[in-house]
Amino acid sequence: MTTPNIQVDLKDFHWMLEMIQTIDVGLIVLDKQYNIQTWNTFMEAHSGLRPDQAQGKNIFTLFPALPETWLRNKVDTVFMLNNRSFTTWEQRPHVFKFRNYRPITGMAEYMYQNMTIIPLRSLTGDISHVSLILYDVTDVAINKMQLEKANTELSQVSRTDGLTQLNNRRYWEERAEQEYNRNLRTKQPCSMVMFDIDHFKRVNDTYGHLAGDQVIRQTAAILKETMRNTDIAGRYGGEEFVVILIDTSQENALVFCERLRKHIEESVVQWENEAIKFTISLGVCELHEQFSNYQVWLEKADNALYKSKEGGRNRTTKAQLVTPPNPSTESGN
Ligand SMILES: Nc1nc2c(ncn2[C@@H]2O[C@H](COP(=O)(O)OP(=O)(O)OP(=O)(O)O)[C@@H](O)[C@H]2O)c(=O)[nH]1
Repeated sequence: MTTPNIQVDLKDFHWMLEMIQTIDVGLIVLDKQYNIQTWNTFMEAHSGLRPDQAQGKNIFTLFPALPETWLRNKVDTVFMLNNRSFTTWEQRPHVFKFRNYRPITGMAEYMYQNMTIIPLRSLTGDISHVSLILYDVTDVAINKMQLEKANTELSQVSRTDGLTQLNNRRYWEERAEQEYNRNLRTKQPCSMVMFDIDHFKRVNDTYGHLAGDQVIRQTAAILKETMRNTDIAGRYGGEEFVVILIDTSQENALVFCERLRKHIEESVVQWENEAIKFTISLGVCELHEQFSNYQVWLEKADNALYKSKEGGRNRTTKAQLVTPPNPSTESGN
């Protein structure tokens, strides 16, 4: 006959087992040889293996896809230091590659998991087993990843010009400032080109604003084809564009400008039954240490572009670094 106290203890134990079986986390107890001692209902439901099929088996034999070296490292440390260890889905998304069946986060193929490893003390006081507790954090993981994706897309949109998909003016200026600072330090040659579509108002007035938009789009497309991936292009204003040519001297930038100018001159925008031809004017300026900030650099390129407009358009002008002497003061009058 059992005493009332033992009955209470047995009842507690029975309840405990019941709870362990039904709790919505995975519970595994391993011995030092990595043989499974406990395997609860969660593990059964997701692995398809009943406790009698799992108990006594080596976990790595049963689950060859487990990250063995990584898990051994973690578990051995828990045995050695008698300390808990925690791993997150961000370090290792799927310790056990269980399929995800949650309806809301159905887009995840596999269950995302966090895991706690707890040392278990035997009756003699030594650490003879560990418990792995596996949490299904698929909802949290998917929400976080979706938020990160949305933030990335948002920041991409906030940097991009909608019509041309080039950098917008604000973001391009940020990049221009970075390049100014970087190149002053590295002393690598670097050139800025500013260009503008000639008589663009006429395009709008003659063919309409939508045709004008198409001309701007085509200009951006030709620019992207002509420049290198590392160059930094932006739409500076309506029909005005800027490019920073990385590692490029003014002489080489001139070659780039002429190539771009000719490509555009030769191109045609087909709009309804019209073939629209157009040209650009360009100004180019190599970064010089006498420029006190990137705006001065930009201003030099802009002044050169202005000279191209003044000189008859459809041409490239190099920036003047030193202001030429004023002819009226030169003449000696
Ligand atoms: N279609 C279209 N037109 C734009 C856009 N942004 C600015 N514009 C137009 O671009 C024209 C720019 O005209 P201007 O600054 O006079 O220059 P331009 O006619 O190109 O003459 P030059 O630059 O001196 O050769 C204006 O008519 C603006 O309305 C745009 O996004 N789409």
